Amino acid sequence: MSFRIQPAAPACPNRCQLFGPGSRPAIFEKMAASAADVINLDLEDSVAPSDKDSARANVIQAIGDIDWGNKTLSVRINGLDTPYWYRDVVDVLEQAGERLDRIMIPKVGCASDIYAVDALATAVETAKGRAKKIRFEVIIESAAGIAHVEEIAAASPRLEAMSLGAADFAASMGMATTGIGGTQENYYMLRDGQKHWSDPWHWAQAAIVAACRTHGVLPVDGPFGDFSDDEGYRAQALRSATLGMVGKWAIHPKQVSLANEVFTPSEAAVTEAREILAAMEAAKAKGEGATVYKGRLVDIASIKQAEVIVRQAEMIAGQ
Ligand SMILES: CC(=O)SCCNC(=O)CCNC(=O)[C@H](O)C(C)(C)COP(=O)(O)OP(=O)(O)OC[C@H]1O[C@@H](n2cnc3c(N)ncnc32)[C@H](O)[C@@H]1OP(=O)(O)O
Ligand SMILES: O=CC(=O)O
Ligand SMILES: [Mg+2]
Repeated sequence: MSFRIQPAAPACPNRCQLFGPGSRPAIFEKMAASAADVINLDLEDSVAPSDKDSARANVIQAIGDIDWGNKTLSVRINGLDTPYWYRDVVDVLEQAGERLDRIMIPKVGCASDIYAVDALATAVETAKGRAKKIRFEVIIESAAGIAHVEEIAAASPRLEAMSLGAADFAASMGMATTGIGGTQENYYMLRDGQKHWSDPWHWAQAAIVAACRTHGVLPVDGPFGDFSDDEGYRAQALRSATLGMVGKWAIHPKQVSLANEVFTPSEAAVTEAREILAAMEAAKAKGEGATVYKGRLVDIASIKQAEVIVRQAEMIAGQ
C-alpha cells in the first residue's frame, strides 16, 4: 500500500440514478415515487434549446414542492460550452431550496471545468447564505474527459460521483455506433470462425473506477439506451459492478429495479463474505495469515474484498 491511504467514497446508496427531462414536469412525482437512490432532473441533452428556460423554472419549483423522500436529488446543468450553464448554476442555487444535494456537470474535459463551476457555486452560496454546500457529480463523456480523468477526479472536495456517458463518449471518440452502451455488433474477435464479442466500454470504465477509487469518488455506469432490452441492461450492469462501479443510470423507470438488483449484494454473496471474514478470524487466532475456504485460498487481501461486499450491503440496509 502506498503511504497515502486510499480515501473512502461517500457512504450513500447510489445503485440507480433515474433521469427525466426538466421539460416534462408530469413525470417528476413518478420519479420521486420510484425506487431509485438518486434522481437526476435534466436541463441538458433531453431538453430542447427552446425549452431551456421553462425547464429550469420547472426544476427549481419541483425541488421545493415535491417530497423526494430520502433520495439524493441532483440537477444536470448544461455543458460549459453552452450559453446556458451559468444561468443553470446561478438560478438553481439562488432560487431552489436546500433540498437539492448535487449538481451534475456534463462533458467535463479537465479539472478547470470543475474549478469554474466551483467558483461560481461558491460565490452564489456565500451571497445567498446557503447553509448546505452543494455537491458535484460529473460525466466523463469525451476524449478529453477520459484523457484527464484522474485530474478531474481530484478536482474538488465537492465531487461525489463520476459517470461514464456512453452516448457522448462514443460520439467524441468517433466510435462507429449509434447504440448507447451495451454490446456492439462489430466489436468482436474471431476464433475458429466463431465470433467472440468484446466490451468496448471496458477500458474507459476501468480508468474511471481507478481515478474514482484513488480520490474517494463514486464510480457510476451511465445510460443504456435500449430500454426494451432487460437482459442487455443486466449484462452491462453486471460487468460494471464486477469492475467496481456502484450503480447505473436508468433512462426509463423499468430499468430501476434492474439496477437495484445488480448493485445490491445478493444474500449468497453477503453470506459468503461473512464466512470468509469468520474463516480469517479463526486463521488469525491461530497466527496464520492464509487459510482455505471452500477449497480455495483466502488471505488478508480476502478480508478487504469481503469487507467491500459487507459494507455495501450494510450501507444499503441502513439507508
Ligand atoms: C444520453 C443521455 O443523456 S441519457 C439522460 C437524458 N435522458 C433522459 O433524461 C430521458 C429520460 N427518459 C425519458 O424521457 C422517457 O422515459 C422516454 C422518452 C425514454 C420514454 O418516455 P415514454 O414514451 O413516456 O415512456 P413510456 O410510455 O414507456 O412510460 C411508461 C410510464 O413511465 C413514465 N415515465 C417515463 N419516463 C419516466 C422517467 N424518466 N421517470 C419516471 N417515469 C417515467 C410515463 O409517464 C408512463 O407513466 P404512466 O404509466 O403513468 O402513463
Ligand atoms: O450523458 C450521457 C451520455 O451517454 O452521453
Ligand atoms: Mg451526454
